[in-house]
Amino acid sequence: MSWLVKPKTNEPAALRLRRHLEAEEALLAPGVFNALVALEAERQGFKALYFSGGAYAASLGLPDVGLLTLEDVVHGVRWVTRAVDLPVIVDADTGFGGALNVARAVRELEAVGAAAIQIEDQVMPKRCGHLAGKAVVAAEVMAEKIAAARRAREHLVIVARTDARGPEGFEAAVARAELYLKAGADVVFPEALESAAEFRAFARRVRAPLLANMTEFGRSPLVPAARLFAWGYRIVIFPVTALRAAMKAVEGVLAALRREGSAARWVPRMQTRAELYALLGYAAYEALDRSLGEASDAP
Ligand SMILES: C[C@](O)(C(=O)O)[C@H](CC(=O)O)C(=O)O
Ligand SMILES: [Mg+2]
Repeated sequence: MSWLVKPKTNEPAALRLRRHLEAEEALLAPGVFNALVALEAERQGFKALYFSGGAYAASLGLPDVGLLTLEDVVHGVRWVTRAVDLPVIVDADTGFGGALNVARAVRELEAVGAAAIQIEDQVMPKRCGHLAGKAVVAAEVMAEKIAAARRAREHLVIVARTDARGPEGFEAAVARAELYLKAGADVVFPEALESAAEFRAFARRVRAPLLANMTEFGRSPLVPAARLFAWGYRIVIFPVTALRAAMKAVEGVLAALRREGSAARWVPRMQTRAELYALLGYAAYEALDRSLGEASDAP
């Protein structure tokens, strides 16, 4: 059911996410990059979403190297938060500049209904956390950004991501996590840990709500979410999973179309018209239009 035809939940999304975290619920958050994917995730029963910077940039034809502006992200997030009532964790890369830019990002994202902002401690130009050649800013610089986010937010959950594991090692990532928690982070995201043992050790050392990133083709092994939850992680994201699967399907169908001049063979693998309309809540829009017409016909 979609945004024009249903009442929105009044409770801020950040408070709903906080409730899940306080109840120590296990949140499996698929990455979304547009409202349609978010609608499907909602239909499948997920309780939270991750607005992936990497997937969103890719959907706009860009690599994940910090080219998106705050306005770009706000625009994409607004479509998602209109479409679904689920709490959305928003990837804000390095926060679009310094501490003041982070403060502005917090205000803008909270205004469009985001539940959480994720900021990371890389230097610009940032890159995907699973690539070589990353560098991190001084821990104090990141702590200042977190403090700025904390002051600017009303309810928004602050997720501090550290990319230090690659460039500085596991111990540095733990130390940064502690500093970021002191600066006011609500959740810590240790990026690109390199083994299941490291995920487990990190959760033993850092006693705070933690987020694990199960992105495919990266440096981290794909540990089943149930194990991560058992070790103490509260949120497990699958940031680019839907995009990767969708693009492989697009590649296949367009290759077949080019080759065969027909997509008929692919029809059984397509979302049907009825399925798409059901996801969009098409019937509810028609009913709304009809009832508006009837109201204006009344004498
Ligand atoms: C989580 C992430 O920041 C994202 O933008 O989705 C990426 C995911 C990826 O590139 O696989 C990251 O891990 O840096
Ligand atoms: Mg990202």
